Amino acid sequence: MLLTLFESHTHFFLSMFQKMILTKIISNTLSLHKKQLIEWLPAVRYFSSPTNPLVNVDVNDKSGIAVVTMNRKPVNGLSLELFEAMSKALDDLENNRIRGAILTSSCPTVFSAGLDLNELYQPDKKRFKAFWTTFQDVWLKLYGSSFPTAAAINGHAPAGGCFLAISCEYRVMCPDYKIGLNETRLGIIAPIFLRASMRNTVSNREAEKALTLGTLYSTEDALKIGLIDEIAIYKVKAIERCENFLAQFNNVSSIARSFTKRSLRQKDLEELENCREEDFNIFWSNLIEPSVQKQIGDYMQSLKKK
Ligand SMILES: CCCCCCCC/C=C\C/C=C/C(=O)SCCNC(=O)CCNC(=O)[C@H](O)C(C)(C)COP(=O)(O)OP(=O)(O)OC[C@H]1O[C@@H](n2cnc3c(N)ncnc32)[C@H](O)[C@@H]1OP(=O)(O)O
Repeated sequence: MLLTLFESHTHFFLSMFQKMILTKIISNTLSLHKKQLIEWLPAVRYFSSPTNPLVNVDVNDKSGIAVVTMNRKPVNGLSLELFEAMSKALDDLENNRIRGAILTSSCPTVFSAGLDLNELYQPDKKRFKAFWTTFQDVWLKLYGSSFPTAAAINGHAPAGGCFLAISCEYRVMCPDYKIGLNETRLGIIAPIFLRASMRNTVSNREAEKALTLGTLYSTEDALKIGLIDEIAIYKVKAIERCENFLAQFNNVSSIARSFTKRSLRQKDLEELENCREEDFNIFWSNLIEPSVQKQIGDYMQSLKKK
């Protein structure tokens, strides 16, 4: 904008050549200052987020790394309210230029049980629209974040739980749990943004197998196919390993890192950004099919009986 203003005001007084030289000088100065400013900002803008009971954000003043803890007992079912809290937390982290974020859970044996089935069963269209739109927002913000992200998976992570983990850049999981995208086993089709995250994590062939079979992997098998990066015995250790991963970026220009990440993920992000309404319509029309509703209802009953 400054450059446009400068150009319009000097139009009558300067020759084309003079204008080109001055424009170049201002542009170089601005971009240099912007770079220096952005490189310096992380040291001064860490914050203490007002605590939301569903998502706790704890920023370490020294490292600038935020631990984001989902806290919706008993299993971190992803409801509209939990997505709203996550979306807000991600905005706060983005605006305050933290150094990195680690996603984890306060539930002792569950990272997240995925979408709250109560949101999918006998849904009200208005609420489901808000739910789905916020789900999309969370993915766009997490997958496209300018800061590096890691997941400390301290429990089971089926379906939407796995989706949150694979939207991060690094995953450390505790032993003896299950992780995977089991949507097809529930008769539901994984949305495009979930497929994108999976393809970005494991090979195309593994993604196809995992998604079509709806496999839930043990921690050890997840490591073998690259769905997770490391195993850590306890949650505290998992967080520590995530911190080590994020600390590696201390020696990398934050601008170069975030632009590179963004450019690698841009196509996936645009794919959803360009068809958000269509994505909702497809899911809504499938969701209200009586056969799909029956399947979801039966599945909820089977979980309760257990
Ligand atoms: C073509 C149609 C398109 C329709 C649109 C669909 C959208 C698809 C797009 C997105 C992808 C994401 C989809 C999903 O995430 S669907 C959710 C899938 N989740 C699961 O399959 C996991 C189900 N849960 C479990 O397997 C287990 O609960 C566990 C392994 C996570 C934990 O086991 P455990 O510790 O033994 O706990 P319990 O099983 O006893 O559960 C405690 C309590 O919580 C309830 N519960 C569990 N999971 C959910 C859930 N996802 N939503 C709501 N409630 C859940 C469970 O019923 C128990 O309740 P209680 O008996 O009343 O205490």
